[in-house]
Amino acid sequence: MDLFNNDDVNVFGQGQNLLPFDGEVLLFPYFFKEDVFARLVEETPWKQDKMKIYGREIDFPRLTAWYGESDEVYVYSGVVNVPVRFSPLLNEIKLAAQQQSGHQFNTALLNYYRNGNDSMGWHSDDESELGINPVIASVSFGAARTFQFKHKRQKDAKVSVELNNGDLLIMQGGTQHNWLHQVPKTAKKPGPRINITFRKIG
Ligand SMILES: O=C(O)CCC(=O)C(=O)O
Ligand SMILES: [Fe+2]
Repeated sequence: MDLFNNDDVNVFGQGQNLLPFDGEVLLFPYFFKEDVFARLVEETPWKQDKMKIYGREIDFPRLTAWYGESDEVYVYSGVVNVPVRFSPLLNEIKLAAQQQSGHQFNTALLNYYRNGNDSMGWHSDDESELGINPVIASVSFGAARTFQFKHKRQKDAKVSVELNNGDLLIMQGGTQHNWLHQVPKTAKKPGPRINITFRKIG
């Protein structure tokens, strides 16, 4: 099956590094040709995670789902995630991301941004389970959203990129160590968007 048309990954070359220094972020625009947004919305067991702030329970501004190959739990933003098994569709997306990045992944975090009020604040994916200088493959489907980086120490170093339906973004090298990233809220009234980050734990 040629769902993602990646028989010839070389047409995408090595990708261009979006970061000026201290990390590597490679963008492969429209890497996934097939629009699987609706299928992903449908098949995913979305969860509304909550955080406690000053004793009050607040909904995360997005829905999430956590996939893994084993029953290992993963603590993310203070939330304990028990993974569900990869679906055939997710597995196919994972294989294409592995082929392009040259790295193996065993977990995936899905984020569902329902509208412009949904977002993810500044953070880096630097949990110790991911190891030093992890390779993380991010795949986006649905509406375009802005994805931003800012350097942890050099405050004027910022990078902003639009992530579109089907884009593959690979973060590697010192990216998580040296940079924060976020998906800011927007008043532009975008449609819904799903992002998948494939990671290797352990
Ligand atoms: O939605 C995105 O593009 C990024 C998601 C992200 O940073 C994460 O899941 O850690
Ligand atoms: Fe992240």
